[in-house]
Amino acid sequence: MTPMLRQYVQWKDRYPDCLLFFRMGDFFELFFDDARVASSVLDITLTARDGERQIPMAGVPHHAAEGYLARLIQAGYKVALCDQITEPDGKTLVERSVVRIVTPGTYVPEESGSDGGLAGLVVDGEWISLAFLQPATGCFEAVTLPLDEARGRVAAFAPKELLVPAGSREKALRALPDVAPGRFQERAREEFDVVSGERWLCRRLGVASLRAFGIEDGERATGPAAATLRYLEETQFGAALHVNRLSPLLRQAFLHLDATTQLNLELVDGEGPTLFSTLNRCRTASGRRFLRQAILNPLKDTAAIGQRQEHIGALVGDHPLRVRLQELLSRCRDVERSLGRLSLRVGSPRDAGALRETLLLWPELVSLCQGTSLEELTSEVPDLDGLKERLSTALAEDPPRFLRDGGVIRDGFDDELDRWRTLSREGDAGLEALAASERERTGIKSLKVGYNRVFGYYIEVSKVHLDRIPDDYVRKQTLVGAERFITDELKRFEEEMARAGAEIARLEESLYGRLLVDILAEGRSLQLLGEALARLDFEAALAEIAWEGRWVCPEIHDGYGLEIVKGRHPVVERALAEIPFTANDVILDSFGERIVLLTGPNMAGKSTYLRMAALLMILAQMGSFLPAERARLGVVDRIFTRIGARDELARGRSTFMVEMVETADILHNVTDRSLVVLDEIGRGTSTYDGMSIAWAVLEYLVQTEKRPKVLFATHFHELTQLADRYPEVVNWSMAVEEGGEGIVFLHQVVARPADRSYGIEVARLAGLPKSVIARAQELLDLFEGEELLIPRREEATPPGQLSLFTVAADGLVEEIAALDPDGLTPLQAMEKLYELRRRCREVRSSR
Ligand SMILES: Nc1ncnc2c1ncn2[C@@H]1O[C@H](COP(=O)(O)OP(=O)(O)OP(=O)(O)O)[C@@H](O)[C@H]1O
Repeated sequence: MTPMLRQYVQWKDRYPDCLLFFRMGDFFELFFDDARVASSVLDITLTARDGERQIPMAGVPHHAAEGYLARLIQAGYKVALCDQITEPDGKTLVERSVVRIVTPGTYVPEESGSDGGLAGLVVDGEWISLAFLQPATGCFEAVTLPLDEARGRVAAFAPKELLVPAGSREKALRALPDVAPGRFQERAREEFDVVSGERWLCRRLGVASLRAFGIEDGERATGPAAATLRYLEETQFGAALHVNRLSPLLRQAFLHLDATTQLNLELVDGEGPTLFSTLNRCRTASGRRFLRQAILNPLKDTAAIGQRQEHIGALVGDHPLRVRLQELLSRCRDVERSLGRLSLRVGSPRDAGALRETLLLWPELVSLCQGTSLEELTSEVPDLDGLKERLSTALAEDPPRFLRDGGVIRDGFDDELDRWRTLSREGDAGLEALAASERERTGIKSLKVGYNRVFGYYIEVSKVHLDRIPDDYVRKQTLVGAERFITDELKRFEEEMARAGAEIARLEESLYGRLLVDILAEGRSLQLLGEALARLDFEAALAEIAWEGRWVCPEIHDGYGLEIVKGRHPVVERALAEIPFTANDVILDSFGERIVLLTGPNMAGKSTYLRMAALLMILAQMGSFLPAERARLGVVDRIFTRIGARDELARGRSTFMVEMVETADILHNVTDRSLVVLDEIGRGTSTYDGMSIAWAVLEYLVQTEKRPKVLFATHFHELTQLADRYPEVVNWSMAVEEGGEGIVFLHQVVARPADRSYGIEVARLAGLPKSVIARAQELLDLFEGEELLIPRREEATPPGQLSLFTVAADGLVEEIAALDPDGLTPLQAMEKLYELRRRCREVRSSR
């Protein structure tokens, strides 16, 4: 094994869980298994280092490493960057050292979009102590939560890596079954210790007690918080200075949306359009981050909601102000990320340039907001004029991507640098003069003076003129048609140039280093600037949507009633585009009619209505305006949803199991202030089981001491009787019109139960073969005629007696459902019919 490979193996042994990027000149090389992985993930050629092809090797160009890194991180790998730390001299082995570890959770790439996110957690019975750390922005939060709430938080933060104490991976997996198992990382148990963690955090964040940030002494989440910050600093090989505070994650402040609800309502992630994609008129990446978090964490405090409403109102009311504000924002850069990248030492001079650009725009933004309610946001940002001045005078107009490319510091900023630069620039002219004088001296007109990276400066003379060269020319290199020489004068010139180059690089590095210190010294102020920009961008985006769609400002209060008049679904309305969306009311009151039982055929718009109600509630508590005629809403503390059928076969749960688990969660956790949205409970099982469950669930929601507001869509008509029994329950339905051609959906909610199911009409609309429709109609008439399966309203069985629907009846339903009429001869069909009738009669007589 060569000394270099030995060096490689030594480093690889220290970082066995990482792919080792080993710097060799202009390339990062990977060897052995790492090379195989990189070759397949990155689709790069797998070569071999040695003659016998025993050592697989793959490489990526150093200057393009970022792009390759991003793809490996995306695929879930960790990468250790082993760089050259001494200059190659061609004789001794270059020293190398791992300078950075890039992991999915700590990654902060040049472009936003695939930023990492770290979580640390300790599961303790029914509780989880959690810390979230956003490496790009330095946002660092901790909290201890009950399991179900923690799941919602983890889903909202969507960490790329979760750190857990050694030996507790399985426990964490069970507690957070929605997280991909590969994201968990075990770390030493001591790192999660609360007492030493708290002490370490205090030292690190420069406070006597974490109470300075509102964190109680002995808060269990300080253990995972310390482990998380340590991990970030360990992988980055230095202090992450932009992480300068640990905030308590205030549970009480936000409307809680559990992980299922976040998915069900397609808030930020989904295949089609989401609430996020609909609202996203943000002009900056930080605005988009703010919007995402605002959707997942709607507020509960009416004053805080009111403040956002006021700002949005100011921007809706003053169109030119909003347009100008957004125009300025679109030129602002991502201050939080640039600061984060510079703090983590992965930033480039361009990040410093981004800060300058934004600082230069800021005064205009401030004066634009002056005299409006938005002033309260801009006035929270400390004065950053000093830094702006410094960046303007020191940093070059168009800074390069890497410090080593040179040209980072502006001309005129530093006398010494200017002197060397002048010398270097004059060198070009001097070189030309030297060439001219040599041409004159030798009489060789084609004589050239040039430079290359390997041989340095040279005088080039073509072979035909070699007899004319002077004695002091020393041969340096032979080419096909020419020879290259050096002279004492040229050598002196070369040394001078090399010195100038080295001095320029040294000075630039030191001046840029000082500039970085100045930037990081203003870290907190820059974060406040970033936060203000994000918030302004978010509010302007919501104002733009509100202005465009003529949305209205809802009245938010601390009472228990919800009243939305002529509300529209913000996402579906846009998707429908040409077709007008039918507006509907939502009226619920914890102390009045608080349970709406919604019936109507499939496709009539039940799901859309339920989702609309939930989304409008979220919008309202985000501080947004609403697509409605008017609204008066009492704040809700949780929105529960049980919507749609999601199979989780991978987790060994059937659709019905998922449905029941989610329903159980709802029934256990509802409060007076909850909004519960249930769509087709019991759909996933046989008719009678399903109906019985739906009935019992609804009764529970009526009778529970808590008084949640409930929207309950069902196709079990039998349930509509409950409205006669309980004053809390009202029957609403989706109106349909029956015409000659079949039914027409009006998508209008009306205050009466649906007359019947219309299932067959919907099947006809869907284009089922005519013969099947006709047969279905026949069977339906038969069943209704026999009064067997669908009890009439007045005959419906009271809830306690639903078990009377016998197993035999259930079996019959299944059998009929499984019938394949097309596979029967007419005779067989007749026989089957008689048999079914006989068995139905038996069932009836047994009731
Ligand atoms: N208020 C409305 N205005 C206009 N179109 C609507 C409205 N509500 C629903 N729609 C349209 O009707 C389609 C069906 O709506 P939705 O899925 O809500 O029906 P559903 O009653 O829940 O049906 P299913 O029971 O089959 O799930 C939607 O995709 C949408 O295009």
